[in-house]
Amino acid sequence: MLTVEGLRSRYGRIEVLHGLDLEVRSGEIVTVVGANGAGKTTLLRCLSGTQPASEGSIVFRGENLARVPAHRRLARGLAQSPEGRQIFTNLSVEENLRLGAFLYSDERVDRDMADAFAMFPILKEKRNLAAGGLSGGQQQMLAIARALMGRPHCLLLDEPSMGLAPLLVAQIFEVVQSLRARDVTVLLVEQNAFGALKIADRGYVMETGQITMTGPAAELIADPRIREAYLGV
Ligand SMILES: Nc1ncnc2c1ncn2[C@@H]1O[C@H](COP(=O)(O)OP(=O)(O)OP(=O)(O)O)[C@@H](O)[C@H]1O
Repeated sequence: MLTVEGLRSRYGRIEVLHGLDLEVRSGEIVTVVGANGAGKTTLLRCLSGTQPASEGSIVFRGENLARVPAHRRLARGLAQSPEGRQIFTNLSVEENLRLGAFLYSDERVDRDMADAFAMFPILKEKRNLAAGGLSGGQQQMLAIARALMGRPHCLLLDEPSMGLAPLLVAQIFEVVQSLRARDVTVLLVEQNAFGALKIADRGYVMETGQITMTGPAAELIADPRIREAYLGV
């Protein structure tokens, strides 16, 4: 579904992605784990088109999107739920969701909204309230639900567990896992390596702008190097 080859990106003169290769197959949950500053957010921004790639290809469903603007990538089915959620705090929950469906004006938008509310009942309860009044976990749910309103084939999730209490982290990971049943392929970037690897099919380890390890998630969890560096065990 998504094949990234030789991806490089820079901020000014400083290169932060040094030629990444990565693949996400249809139906998979793939995670990229790595420490703070490894370049995970930059990678997702390059994929969604909010940060330019200086070199490399991003082939999504047979088309190289590396030079395609962000809004067209979204229309192709590649959607990002950004780090820090970036919801519109003074708009209502429902308005945030409608914005996620801005590409569409058909009757399926209402069905998608009903679907989102079935998935996150708390959002239904608070649909008319300002999104800024939601708790951190609820805002994260809203960010994911809003991205789903864009009907993505592949969802790029940036640190959905960030800043959440353990119980909510578990809930968010459960939600991510439930996307399998909705035919949404997921690329999940996380500092919470254990939580992410537990729900993923495969994983990549990223260090200072490079992929240093990859394999089935279960193998990575069992690898002593990963356990020591990322799992704290
Ligand atoms: N807008 C920017 N301008 C300059 N340098 C940046 C910018 N954004 C990130 N960087 C630098 O690029 C490198 C990779 O940052 P990035 O945010 O992609 O890492 P990350 O793995 O996502 O970390 P985090 O978990 O903190 O988001 C870091 O050294 C960071 O300081």
